[in-house]
This record gives sequence, structure tokens and C-alpha cells, in this order.
Amino acid sequence: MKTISENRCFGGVQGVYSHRPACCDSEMTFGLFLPEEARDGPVPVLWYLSGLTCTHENAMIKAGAQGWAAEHGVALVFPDTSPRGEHVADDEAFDLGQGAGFYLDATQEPWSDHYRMESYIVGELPGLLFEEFALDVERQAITGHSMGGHGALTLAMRHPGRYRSVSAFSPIANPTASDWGRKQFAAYLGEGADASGHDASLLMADRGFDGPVLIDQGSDDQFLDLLRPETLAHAMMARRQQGQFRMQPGYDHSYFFIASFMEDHLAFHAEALWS
Ligand SMILES: N[C@@H](CCC(=O)N[C@@H](CS)C(=O)NCC(=O)O)C(=O)O
Repeated sequence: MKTISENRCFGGVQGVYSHRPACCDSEMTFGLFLPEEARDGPVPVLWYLSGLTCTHENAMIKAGAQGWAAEHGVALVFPDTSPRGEHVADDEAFDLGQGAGFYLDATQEPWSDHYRMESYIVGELPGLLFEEFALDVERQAITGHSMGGHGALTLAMRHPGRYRSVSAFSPIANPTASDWGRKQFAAYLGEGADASGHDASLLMADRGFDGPVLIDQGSDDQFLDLLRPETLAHAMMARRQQGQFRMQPGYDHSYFFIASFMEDHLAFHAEALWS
């Protein structure tokens, strides 16, 4: 692991590090905010998964999460959204390839050599983090935005018992019925492959989440038709899932929306993480 930068932040440290996980066979960069309590012992962790086109950096500098994380004594992890590099397959479209890993393990060439983001987020990256930093493996929660909201919800439901709470900002909620999903699943998993295990609405209908769920969606989001929030809201209610789905009037898809509700999401996760 290489240290790229460490800056004092709200009494703790905002670090940026890189390493080369075997699953992605590429140099991966991540951000990690440690609150000052981490000097004395392991602290709970909130994972933040970013959306299309993002690196580890967007949320780290634009979501305004560190101050609230410091208040609750919670660490934040900001992983990248895909493997990267000249040797890594890519596509001209912004929503496929580098910057668009969709938090799954690709099975199809040329993607399967490096695009193993599920293994990375639930396997190699936590393996490194819990060894190198004062983080409590028993106290993890997960959130994300857009493609990262899809990642947070699907990984939380695919790995029961791992995360105590899950939230999402404007998640890609029903990708098997959307152009933000069908194209990527066909490329990464194969034309006609069953991708229902990577669809938050279908997973919600099928198994739900054993813990609290919080979803925030802006009513003026320019991508509403691609995100399909109504399908997830319906699945949550049909299942009587513990949680809340909030339609926030006038907000769009940007980080101004995310920053506006970050305080609520940190408080929501802190309650689950410290109980
Ligand atoms: N570039 C795309 C949209 C990309 C986009 O909005 N990405 C969101 C996640 S889905 C994001 O977080 N962008 C980075 C940022 O705002 O910092 C377009 O204009 O259609």
C-alpha cells in the first residue's frame, strides 16, 4: 500500500492511498477518513460507493461527509468505481468500462480480467483496511450515489450480516429494466444472463435487508427515468421493509443534493453502528 496524501480534517485525518489488489490486477486508489477516535482504537466504518464517471475523489471533496463522520466517530471509505489503466479494457461511452464498474464481478471477456468490483469491495479492500487501520470489522454500514447507490443496496442484500444499515442517494434502483443496467449487464455478465441478483428492486422483493434502509431521491433529478425509484419504493412497501424512502422536492442528481442530506445519512448510520 502506498500513501498518496494525508491531511488533517475535522480533528482526524483524510488519507488517500493506493494498492494493487489481485482481483482487479490494477493499481486502485481509495480515500479513507479516520476520525480522531481512531487514535485510541477501532472505529465503525461507513462505505461510500460513487456513481458513473467518479473516482475515489468526487465524494471525498464534494459530499461534505467528513464533519458529520467526525461528529459521530465514524470512518469513511471512498473506493474508486472501477479498475483503471492502459492495460484495462474500456469503452468510449461514459457508462461502460472505466468509471462504470457497477460493483459486480464481470464474467465476460474483455472485462473479466479486471472488472471484479464486488470481490474488491467485499474482499480485498476490506482485507487491507482492517489490517492496516483502526477499523471495527463488526461495525460496517454502506451508502452510495446513483451507480454507487445500486452498489450499496445490492451488496448489502447480497451479503447479509456484513452491513448493519444501508442508505442510498438517487440509486440506480431497477437496472434490469433500464439503459443504466441492461447494457452493462449484457457486457459484463453476457447477453441474456440472469442479472436479477444485481438489481436492488428485485433483491428487495426477493429477500430484503435485515436492518434499516434509507433512500433519498431528488424529485427534479434529470435521470429519474433511468433510475426508476418507484420500482424500489414499491418493492420496499410490498415487503414491509424497515426503512424510509424520501422523495426530496426540487433536488437534482448533483452533489449539492447529496451534501444537503449527508447529515441525515451519517446520523442514520451512526445509530445502527453504535447500537
Ligand atoms: N456525464 C453524464 C452524467 C454523469 C453523472 O452525473 N455522474 C454522477 C454520478 S451518476 C456524478 O456523481 N458525477 C460526478 C460529480 O458530479 O462529481 C452525463 O452528463 O450524462
